[in-house]
Amino acid sequence: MGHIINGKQIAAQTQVSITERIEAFTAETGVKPGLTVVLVGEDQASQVYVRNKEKRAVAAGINSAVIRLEATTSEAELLAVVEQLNQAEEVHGILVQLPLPKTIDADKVLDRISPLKDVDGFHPINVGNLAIGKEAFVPCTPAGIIRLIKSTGETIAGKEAVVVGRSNIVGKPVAQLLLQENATVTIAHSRTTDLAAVTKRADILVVATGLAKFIKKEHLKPGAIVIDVGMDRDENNRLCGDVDFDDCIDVAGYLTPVPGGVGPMTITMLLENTLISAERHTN
Ligand SMILES: Nc1nc(=O)c2c([nH]1)NC[C@@H]1CN(c3ccc(C(=O)N[C@@H](CCC(=O)O)C(=O)O)cc3)C=[N+]21
Repeated sequence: MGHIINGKQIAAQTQVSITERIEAFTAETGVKPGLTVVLVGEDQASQVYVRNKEKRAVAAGINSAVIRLEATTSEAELLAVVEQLNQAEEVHGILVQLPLPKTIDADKVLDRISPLKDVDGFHPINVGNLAIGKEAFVPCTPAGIIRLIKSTGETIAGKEAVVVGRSNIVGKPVAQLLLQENATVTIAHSRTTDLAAVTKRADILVVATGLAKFIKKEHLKPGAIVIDVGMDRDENNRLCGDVDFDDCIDVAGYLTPVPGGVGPMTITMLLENTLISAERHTN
């Protein structure tokens, strides 16, 4: 039986130390870190997620605001909101919730967020700086994944890490971070020939495919650390991951559950990035 990585608990523990750091920062500077989330439209999953983020930000001592815009908001209107937030002194972190309505060019919006307030780490400047190992906002989900891997106490350096999925928000940046940690990194994807042969080499397997219960025990090297980034629905419309948990738990050494794994840690890293931004903006 593999160990379950309790993301919810690790996220809560990490939040305690971030809350203490925020308290000390605010006591010293008189400044409260500020995070503004922009939500366009009524996407149900996004609403739940934004509410969770807001609750946890407030609990950590962050000045949290949510700007809710109609689904019919034009690209120009959204860009104007972003511009205003770039200028607002009390706002240290800006997060425009994805996905955006199809009428809006998401890349154009992300490009317009000040890289100094881009707590998502999605701006090309931050993406580039991460790739060349310079100071950058690290995307929250990948940053959280590294923390969860480290929570096992196993070393990353020298290990075979396989990332399944090559998205700009998870696959590519988590591969960069694993490389920074001196893993030997392979990125597999939908066009990979014989996926199982590749994933079976992994001491550390990160799965971000968006396919419910896609990874089975046949994909695993026994004892592997398996991180499930999926947020899918199973045949009963219940939340599940990209990894078939019940099938894999006896073969994996460590496995993250869904829910209660990567998700809670993503929010913690957002709070930390907001604090880091506030520190950089205050001197
Ligand atoms: N600009 C932007 N940045 C994001 O980081 C971003 C985004 N847009 N759009 C949506 C996705 C999704 N995402 C989640 C983060 C945490 C949970 C989370 O905390 N999940 C909990 C609860 C799940 C539940 O019970 O509904 C869990 O996994 O245990 C979920 C989803 C961030 N995203």
